[in-house]
Amino acid sequence: MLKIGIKKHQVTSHFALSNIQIKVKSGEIYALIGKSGSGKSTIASLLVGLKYDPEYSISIDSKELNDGLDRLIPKFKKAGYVPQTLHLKPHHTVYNYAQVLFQYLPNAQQDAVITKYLKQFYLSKQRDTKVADLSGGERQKLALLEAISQPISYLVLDEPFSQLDTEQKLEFSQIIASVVNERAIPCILISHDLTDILQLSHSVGIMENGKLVFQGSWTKFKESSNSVVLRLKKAILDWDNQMKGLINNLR
Ligand SMILES: Nc1ncnc2c1ncn2[C@@H]1O[C@H](COP(=O)(O)OP(=O)(O)OP(=O)(O)O)[C@@H](O)[C@H]1O
Repeated sequence: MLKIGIKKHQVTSHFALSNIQIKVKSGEIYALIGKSGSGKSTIASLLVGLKYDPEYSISIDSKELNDGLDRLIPKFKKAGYVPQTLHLKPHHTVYNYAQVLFQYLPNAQQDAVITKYLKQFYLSKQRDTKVADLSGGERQKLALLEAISQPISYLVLDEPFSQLDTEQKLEFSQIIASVVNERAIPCILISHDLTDILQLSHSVGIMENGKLVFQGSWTKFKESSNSVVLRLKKAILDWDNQMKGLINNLR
């Protein structure tokens, strides 16, 4: 179980995160959504240890991570993180990149593990392609592979769908679901688009101005009369109606 507690985290004189309590069970995906600037990426940075504030607590299976010892390293070792902006070394081929990631494995196992992951991530055809030549979607997959290449205890994905087309989104959703399920780890999935995470996530949290204004299961979301939830539900139903109209025109 991943538990996050942020009492207050002041980012600028006019923006702070406050009263954020989140719990995510192993094998579950918690979608964190909200408008641009609502504080989602700031939460991600705290979660993976890239930002420090003594006023927050993050624990995995009841072990606190935000303590003195863990603060000596730039990022929590237990966290797998795919940031919004990717920083992948460009000159390796996909296979060589994966070899570096899995170099801690005995040589005899390495090739089988890399081949398995490239297949699972639909990257087999790009095995000999240089990272610099990959498409945005393929880079996202490689970044996810990097994030899970170490034995991590939780996963944080910041806007993983932002550069993907509809087909790629479906494929990437399936990859995320399989990884979270196989590893049985909690996952925080940040997105600004509700439609991207509706099917994939088990629960949802909505951020507004640094506060979590709603959280719960999709059933709770469906039944909620919270004004932000009502606004989002209306937006998604309007979108659905518009899409139906457009798709009917294609028939
Ligand atoms: N290092 C920083 N210096 C100054 N302001 C910052 C810094 N980091 C974040 N902020 C501000 O904090 C607020 C929250 O930013 P954050 O990136 O967490 O939002 P977000 O919800 O992830 O937005 P988006 O969906 O656009 O990525 C914004 O107003 C942002 O400008």
